[in-house]
Amino acid sequence: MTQIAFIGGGNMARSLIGGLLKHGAAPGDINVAEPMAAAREALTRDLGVTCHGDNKTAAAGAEVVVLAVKPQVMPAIQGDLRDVLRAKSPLLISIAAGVRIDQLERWFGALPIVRCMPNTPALIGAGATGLCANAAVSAAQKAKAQDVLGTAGVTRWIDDEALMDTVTALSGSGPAYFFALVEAMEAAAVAQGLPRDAARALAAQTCLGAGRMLTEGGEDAATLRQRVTSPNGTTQAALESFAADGLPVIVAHAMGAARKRGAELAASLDETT
Ligand SMILES: NC(=O)C1=CN([C@@H]2O[C@H](COP(=O)(O)OP(=O)(O)OC[C@H]3O[C@@H](n4cnc5c(N)ncnc54)[C@H](OP(=O)(O)O)[C@@H]3O)[C@@H](O)[C@H]2O)C=CC1
Ligand SMILES: O=C(O)[C@@H]1CCC=N1
Repeated sequence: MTQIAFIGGGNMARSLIGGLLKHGAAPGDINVAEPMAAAREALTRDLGVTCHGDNKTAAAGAEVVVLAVKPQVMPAIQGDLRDVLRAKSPLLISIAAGVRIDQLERWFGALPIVRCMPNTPALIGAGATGLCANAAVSAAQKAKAQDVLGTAGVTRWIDDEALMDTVTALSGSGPAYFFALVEAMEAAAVAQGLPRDAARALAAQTCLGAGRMLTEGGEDAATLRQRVTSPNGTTQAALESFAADGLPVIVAHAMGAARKRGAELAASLDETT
């Protein structure tokens, strides 16, 4: 089995490792570098993976190295990893928002690199990941990256790297948009007098049901929306209110802000490295 190293053992690493283990990866094939002793102990206890306090030891011998640290931490780990990466030339997979392939090449060397953007539903195998490869990635390595991220859910290859910030704005940050909408729906129902626990249960199940119809039914969002909307009924009243308040514009602005932030994160790293 492929030896995989994760640099950074936080939320996303945990989600991705969980997916790999569920799909048959052996815990002994996964090494994780994590600076916090308590986090290392928790990862070993919960997932059975081997944890290390230093990045170099974790990455040594790995065929796939997943960079799962915050974008701002990325330049700081280059010194730890450069030599060990050069020696073995593994497939490097970055999940950091914003960070571009040319920056990764500058920090870590001319390696096969896949920049990808997963999301937190990876934790339950319902993730969505966009992936983008540099020219050094072979077909076999592409398949390997697909295997690693595919255990977390749906994957799509993106040819134009410039669109990865849009992927981040769509599916990377997207779970938070749905959580915010559910929060707002719950709050409105409670304001109308519904008990909190009933509001929470009905809102969450509505989100799940709508999501399953979108992913399992083969019909697009517009068709499904129309089917809920009886002429001159309650849904029409709500959707007209959304339109009057500019929902599509609000969403387009929010996704524009997320995309812009991804580019800013990368540009700020250019200034400091
Ligand atoms: N959260 C999300 O929804 C998504 C996040 N991402 C991307 O995933 C990456 C990780 O995010 P997330 O898991 O949420 O963040 P976390 O903060 O949970 O994880 C990052 C981990 O890296 C560790 N770390 C810090 N410094 C170093 C270092 N020098 N060497 C090794 N490890 C280090 C941190 O340890 P400590 O806590 O001790 O500092 C932490 O455990 C980010 O780049 C983010 O852009 C991508 C898609 C979705
Ligand atoms: O908010 C962030 O920057 C990260 C990237 C996508 C989701 N979370």
